[in-house]
Amino acid sequence: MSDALAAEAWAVYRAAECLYDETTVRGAVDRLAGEVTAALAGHNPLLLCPMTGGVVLAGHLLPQLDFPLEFDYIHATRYAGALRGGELTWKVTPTAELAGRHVLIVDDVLDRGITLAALVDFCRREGAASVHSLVLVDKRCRREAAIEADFVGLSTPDRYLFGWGMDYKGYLRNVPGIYAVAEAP
Ligand SMILES: O=P(O)(O)OC[C@H]1O[C@H](OP(=O)(O)OP(=O)(O)O)[C@H](O)[C@@H]1O
Ligand code: HPA
Repeated sequence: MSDALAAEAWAVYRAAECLYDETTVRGAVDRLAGEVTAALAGHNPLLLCPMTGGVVLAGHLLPQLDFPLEFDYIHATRYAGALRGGELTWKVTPTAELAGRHVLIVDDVLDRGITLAALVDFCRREGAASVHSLVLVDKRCRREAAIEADFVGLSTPDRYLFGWGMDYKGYLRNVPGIYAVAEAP
């Protein structure tokens, strides 16, 4: 990516509104870990991380799940560096066998719902015994697919977000809080 885009992203970061600071996000992840443990410990679940946004959350959640589980990834994307979603493009399907497994999808954000609905559908078609979903952020917005997550970390207004895995044009996934891009004056 260009230096100009990196500079744009950093300017967006400086002007953005912090919705949740790092301590608050980590607290939400701790709570989610407890909820997942209560629900899925003993079920030998398969955690499925949609790339790329889910990677930061998955990396923080996994070491807090102190029971047998497997981890794999899936790659389906529909924003592709833009601030509005389009068609869902499938890039990678999991290598793990899903049939008969208790699957937990771990993603950064539930927005219009199209991605999560397609992922849940995919897991069911592959024969998963159960499919649960966990998102760090549930955006309060008009869903375009009828879906809600089973485990939710934090809720936000319908603003474009970045940080904790969520990107602004491919940047800012590494920001350690959850931010909303400033609205035009
Ligand atoms: O609810 P939706 O409106 O469908 O949006 C949610 C999805 O959008 C993001 O993925 P994106 O396509 O941006 O790819 P990324 O994970 O590489 O950022 C995010 O990680 C979710 O998977
Ligand atoms: N930010 C980053 N990625 C996203 C968002 C968002 O608000 N919504 C869906 N994917």
